[in-house]
Amino acid sequence: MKAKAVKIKDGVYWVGVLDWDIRIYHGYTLKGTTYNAYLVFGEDKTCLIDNTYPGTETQLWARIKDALEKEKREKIDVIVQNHVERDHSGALPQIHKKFPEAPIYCTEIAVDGLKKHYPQLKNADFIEVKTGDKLDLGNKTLAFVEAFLLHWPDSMFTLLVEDGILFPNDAFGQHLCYPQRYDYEIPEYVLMDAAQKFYANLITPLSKRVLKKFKEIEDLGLLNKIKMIAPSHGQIWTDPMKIIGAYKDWAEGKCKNKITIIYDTMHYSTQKMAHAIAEGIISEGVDVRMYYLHEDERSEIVKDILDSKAVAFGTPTIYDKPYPTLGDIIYYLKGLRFDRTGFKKLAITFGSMGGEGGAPEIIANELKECGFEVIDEYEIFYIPDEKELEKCYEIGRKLAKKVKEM
Ligand SMILES: Cc1cc2nc3c(=O)[nH]c(=O)nc-3n(C[C@H](O)[C@H](O)[C@H](O)COP(=O)(O)O)c2cc1C
Repeated sequence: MKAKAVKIKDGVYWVGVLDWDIRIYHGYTLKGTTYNAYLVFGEDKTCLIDNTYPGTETQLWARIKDALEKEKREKIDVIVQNHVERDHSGALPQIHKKFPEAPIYCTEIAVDGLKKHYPQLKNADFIEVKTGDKLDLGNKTLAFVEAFLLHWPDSMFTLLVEDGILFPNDAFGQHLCYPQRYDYEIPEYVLMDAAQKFYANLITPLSKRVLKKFKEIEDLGLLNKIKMIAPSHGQIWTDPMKIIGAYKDWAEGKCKNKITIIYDTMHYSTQKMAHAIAEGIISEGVDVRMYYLHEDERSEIVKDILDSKAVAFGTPTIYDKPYPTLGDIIYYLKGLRFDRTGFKKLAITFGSMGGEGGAPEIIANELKECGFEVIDEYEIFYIPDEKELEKCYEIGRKLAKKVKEM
């Protein structure tokens, strides 16, 4: 196949893959993504930074060939692997097979991870790097910064010093698949919404580390050298401070006057309660997002929880327990640790029952374990009457008022 490389600076090309068709990735829903790989041409050496998902090698190779032809080069001399995960390393065996002399630069932890993923690379020349290590390509220098647990133990960032391009792999990424490569070429709302979803699902539990990493990069004197951020998914940031600022806000737990309601229902009573609570919130001028778990899924929901000051969870009781879909989102929240963003979110729970009930209380306890401050639980018998719906409205108003005071 034929595919064009995109020159992003003199001697630097995007050679990634457009995956138009992917709809789910480790439980994260998406409508396509890109696997971004980059070729850097120094005077002496050509370096490939990251690669792409298994099975996408044809497209990757077509772009690499195009870039090599444009720069009148024959081969890749060096490979940098910022992260082990398959969407960035899947093409490594094939690339390495073409250029077996090329050493693979990565962190110490990545060496083991890559060998475990790809036993055929057991004899490859791996070069372990640490923060502060540099690689001279001839008039272009790569500086490495370990990024332990951002987002895997093996992760690292690579900075192309002369051009101020940061290749942070998954950090600052977005699951978007556009033919355009830059931030300013697509609608800002789409870009930031995708970046927020990416942060919520992949970075939230690492929020404290994000802030520490920014400080470390600042202390190394590198932060103001970054002129462009070229992540491994989605658009390239030509305005680095925009996404760095957004990451700082999310990591510090800056939230909007916004409440996310999440519920499920069997006979629509809990749904009626959710709608009445929403009306109460709206009456106070606070924003609402509504998710019905029968239709909506966790990776989209947590995007809105990230910048909400409060959540409201609704569930009927079934066999003495909450409706099972609640378990999915609650377990996910337990892992995501929104409490690590440095902001205690408020919560309420509500629901309908026909016997002993108890589901809202169970969810309230789970939310407390996740670090939420639960301020109300409201349970009703079967179908909510007018008085009970009024109470839901008032509960919504009360929560909204608290949110405005935060
Ligand atoms: C299969 C099933 C199991 C139920 N189990 C319980 C139960 O263990 N305890 C209880 O209080 N109500 C139970 N109920 C009653 C529901 O909680 C009640 O119908 C409630 O109004 C449903 O709310 P919804 O309309 O939001 O689905 C059960 C209902 C169904 C259909």
